[in-house]
Amino acid sequence: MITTVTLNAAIDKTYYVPLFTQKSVMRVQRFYAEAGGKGINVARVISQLGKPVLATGFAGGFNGRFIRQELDRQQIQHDFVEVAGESRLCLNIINELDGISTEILEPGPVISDTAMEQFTVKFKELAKRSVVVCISGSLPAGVPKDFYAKLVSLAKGEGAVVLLDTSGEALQRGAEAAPYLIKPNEQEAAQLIGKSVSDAREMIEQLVSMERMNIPCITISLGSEGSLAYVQGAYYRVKPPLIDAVNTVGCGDSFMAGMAVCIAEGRSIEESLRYATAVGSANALNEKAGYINKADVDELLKQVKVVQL
Ligand SMILES: Nc1ncnc2c1ncn2[C@@H]1O[C@H](COP(=O)(O)OP(=O)(O)O)[C@@H](O)[C@H]1O
Ligand SMILES: O=P(O)(O)OC[C@H]1O[C@](O)(COP(=O)(O)O)[C@@H](O)[C@@H]1O
Repeated sequence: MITTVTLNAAIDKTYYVPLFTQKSVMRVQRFYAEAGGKGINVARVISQLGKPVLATGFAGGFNGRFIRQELDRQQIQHDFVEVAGESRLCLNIINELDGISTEILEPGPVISDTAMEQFTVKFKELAKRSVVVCISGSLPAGVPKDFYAKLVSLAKGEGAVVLLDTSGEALQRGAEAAPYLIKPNEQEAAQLIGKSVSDAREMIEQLVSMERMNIPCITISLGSEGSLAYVQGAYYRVKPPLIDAVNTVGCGDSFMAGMAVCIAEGRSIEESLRYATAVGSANALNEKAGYINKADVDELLKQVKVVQL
């Protein structure tokens, strides 16, 4: 089984407006409301790829009920710890004119020590039953910055392969617990090394050589430019197909879903990078965030290029 972790679950709302402008009244043309937050997106995409998955984390209030209901409707197994307060709303406003997206993300509820203890017990149990554990997204208030590091160590102790996709201090501390894979985008990678480097190859080399960074697989995702990966001593450049992107929110989560599936199935690293890239690109073709059509993945797969450097 693959388990995905979303400590800061959300309702991901996508608004399509003709022209996004400040100081004006805008009428929404189309909108979508989905169970979201990074790990939940990962779970949905894994499920759309036809693989078994379970989503866990914290959920609370009316929004938490909506999230659970949506997961039920999409027949995605879930096991969340109920918390006081409201799970957050994440808004993605897409300008129809040029496709530019503006994201407004609520902070989420404050998590109590009791909820964290409850989650830790549940997580250990789920990790024991999982081949891969994928931990994604920001930490809600109240959760200590080293909580992902603790989860990484617990899951590894239970024999699971751990993938971590987060940012800032949560990533820095989590990375020190040596998950199998991290996937920062350029901005997150720059935060991790403490400065921005314009050349992606130089950036990944700096990440690899960082002290206390003992991670077998590091991939820096570069949006429409694909990614640069380091896997156990070798570097790879991955180029996605040229597509007409509609909504790129959730591409990183879709990439993670592809990697999780391939790692769970024991596929080679080149095959995994190719597949994950096709899944990430397939998400960009969809109006909803964290949504793919399997037929798109199969088609795009033929056009992804993976080159060992
Ligand atoms: N416009 C795009 N065209 C094709 N593929 C894309 C596009 N945007 C993202 N992808 C694919 O999805 C992956 C993850 O996207 P990225 O935007 O880098 O991650 P994040 O959402 O975490 O910032 C990329 O490495 C790429 O393979
Ligand atoms: O947990 P975070 O880091 O605050 O991010 C939450 C947001 O990330 C997303 O999952 C999208 O992430 P990606 O575009 O990186 O795949 C949104 O759906 C969600 O609103």
